Amino acid sequence: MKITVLEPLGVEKEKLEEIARPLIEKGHTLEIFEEKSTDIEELKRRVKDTNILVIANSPLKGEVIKAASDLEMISVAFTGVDHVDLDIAKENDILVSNAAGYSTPAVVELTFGLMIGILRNVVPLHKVTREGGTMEGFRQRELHGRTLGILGTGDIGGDVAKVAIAFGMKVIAFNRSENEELKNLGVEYMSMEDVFKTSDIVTIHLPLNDKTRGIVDQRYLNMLKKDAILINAARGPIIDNNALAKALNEEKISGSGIDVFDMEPPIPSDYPLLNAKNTVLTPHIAYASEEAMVRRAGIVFKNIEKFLEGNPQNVII
Ligand SMILES: NC(=O)C1=CN([C@@H]2O[C@H](COP(=O)(O)OP(=O)(O)OC[C@H]3O[C@@H](n4cnc5c(N)ncnc54)[C@H](OP(=O)(O)O)[C@@H]3O)[C@@H](O)[C@H]2O)C=CC1
Ligand SMILES: O=C(O)C(=O)CO
Repeated sequence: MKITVLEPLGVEKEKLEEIARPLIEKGHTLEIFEEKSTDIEELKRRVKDTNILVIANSPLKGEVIKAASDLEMISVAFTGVDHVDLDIAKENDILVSNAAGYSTPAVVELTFGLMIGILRNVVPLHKVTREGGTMEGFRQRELHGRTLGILGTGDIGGDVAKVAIAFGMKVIAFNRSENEELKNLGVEYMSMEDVFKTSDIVTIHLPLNDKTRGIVDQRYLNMLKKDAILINAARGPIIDNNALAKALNEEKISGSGIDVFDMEPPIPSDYPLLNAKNTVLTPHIAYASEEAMVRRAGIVFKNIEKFLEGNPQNVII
């Protein structure tokens, strides 16, 4: 089998080859492209004679999938697969897997980093401190005792719940199914409406799909308390970001921490959240710890090994 890594995976080529060694030792060939390309013709050339494709976050269009006439599997080095044309993959009987769980600690930690950044005014106070100022006029609030509302209690949302409990927070959640382990720890499931009405902080950990696109709209934002903050380290299009910017600028809510955007990268200079009040922004870095990059390469090649053994794991379709 020919395995093609279509774009960099955040670990050096030698390290990647070491991780893929069990496959190479079985006689499979590995081609690694170290430069990302967005040129469709170039991508078609790269995938032409491959059997297994490894991609990270670059959109994988149907026409590129169709150009790989011998393709049997796409091993996505990402949790979300909303950038892959799954309909065309399905039509062509191609198995798609993801790297579920590779970045869970990294995303959980940044989620709390964003929360604390806003509650303690870390970003503005950094500037004030350098200019010789004081904390005068900057609020200092704790996580402890606050109610955290989690949308999506899967791998990431579930661990966010556990850390929140350790911080002394009350945790409520909305998810289409209920997790018994979390319930036993004290997490209370309720409707999305009740989560928005009750929470001091809402954090989003849903995947982007047809049901979640735009789900956090003006109606839900209006339900938030004036003192509430909203965190999104899932996917930008889950929120109506124009409505969110308006709510922040009109001080209808008290802050926001955003790692993901409707279009990225780069984020256009007129993007509504770029200059919104009391907002901390990061350029989609939640996943990108050095440790997560190594974990994800391990999962991606393990997925391929399992597929070749006839026992696929982390299957999306
Ligand atoms: N910013 C970043 O760097 C990163 C962002 N992400 C984003 O975070 C998302 C979540 O990741 P992860 O926790 O690992 O994924 P999981 O698949 O483990 O969790 C997703 C959760 O969302 C629930 N869910 C899915 N659709 C709906 C719906 N329509 N209504 C209610 N609940 C729903 C699922 O419920 P059920 O259990 O019933 O299926 C599941 O509990 C990813 O899809 C990705 O987009 C992930 C990694 C890094
Ligand atoms: O793995 C994912 O889905 C991510 O968002 C990483 O950026």
